[in-house]
Amino acid sequence: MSDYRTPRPLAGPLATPALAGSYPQIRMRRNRTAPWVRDLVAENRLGVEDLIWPIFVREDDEPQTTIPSMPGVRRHTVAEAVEAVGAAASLGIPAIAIFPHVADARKSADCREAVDPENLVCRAVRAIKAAVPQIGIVCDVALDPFNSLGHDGLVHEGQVLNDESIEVLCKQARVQAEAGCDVIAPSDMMDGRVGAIRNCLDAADFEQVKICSYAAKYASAFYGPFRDAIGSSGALVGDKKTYQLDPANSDEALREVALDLQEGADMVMVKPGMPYLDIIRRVKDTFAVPTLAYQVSGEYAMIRGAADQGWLDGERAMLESLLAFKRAGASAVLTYFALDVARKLKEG
Ligand SMILES: NCc1[nH]cc(CCC(=O)O)c1CC(=O)O
Ligand SMILES: [Mg+2]
Repeated sequence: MSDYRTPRPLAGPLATPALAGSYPQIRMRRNRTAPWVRDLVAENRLGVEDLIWPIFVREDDEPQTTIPSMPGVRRHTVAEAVEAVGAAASLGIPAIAIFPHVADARKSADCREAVDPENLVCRAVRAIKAAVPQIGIVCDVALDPFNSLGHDGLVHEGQVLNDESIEVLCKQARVQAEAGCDVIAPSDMMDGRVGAIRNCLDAADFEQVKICSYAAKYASAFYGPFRDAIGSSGALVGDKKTYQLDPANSDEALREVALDLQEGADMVMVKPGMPYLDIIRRVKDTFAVPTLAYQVSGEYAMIRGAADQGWLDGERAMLESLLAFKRAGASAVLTYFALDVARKLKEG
């Protein structure tokens, strides 16, 4: 005999004891009354082990160290990078990602600098590996820093070539692995490159070198400051919409991830981060594989820029934005805030 005042128990995940129907018996605010209980019921946490720190490297004779669109971020010489990465390791940051600022004179249409074992990336990897062997090193595989046309692949008559680019990307991955890179991260979005790189690495006895594919990488306006940082914004002819994903699409991202996993990716990445939290969640729920997120340069610039103006509490916005990635299902996050976050978490 149920009467209208006795609430019916809810089914499924919302089920509650029959007696405790609703207010005033149930008060959601009880579990929020003090820090200890909020900590106790917290569903997600951000830790230093979630962080990957992207760094920019430059040649010793390159005078430009600051990046106007990324206040607080600088380009390091190899020696400075070794020191900075040492500091990151002592804070407990598990991995870094290296991006080179290449002099215009070294850029070409065939991107030969990308496959030179003496290029800036390879020299930085060797120096960091020797000095800070405990930290993981991630290297981007894409041709844009080395391409006089600014694209991630080879360009012929205005088209970004797929299969011809893959050949160069495989060589690039191989010289990076030889230098000591732990994780090869193809960010170029050519079709089929993950499988080709896996075969190439295995053939060269690098079967333990991991592949983190930028599987769901969108054609985004949020990469602007990064292109300033590596000096490719001036070079880029046109846009990257013929290879990077359309921000309108979500099912298509799942298909990209499925293919890269089939081709042997060990981890997948979603990029940018905050505007694409729904994609992170779908990828994690669908595939249950290590899913990384990239809080890209434009996201950093928005938070940091607003904080510098006094419009946002920068520290809180930084921590909240990163916790949101964890809540969305990310296993780890690439963030330019990594050092600041690690220091903040250490303070407690
Ligand atoms: N393949 C290049 C690459 N690797 C990482 C980023 C962006 C990172 C950021 O914005 O922080 C880009 C830019 C692009 O695709 O144009
Ligand atoms: Mg793909």
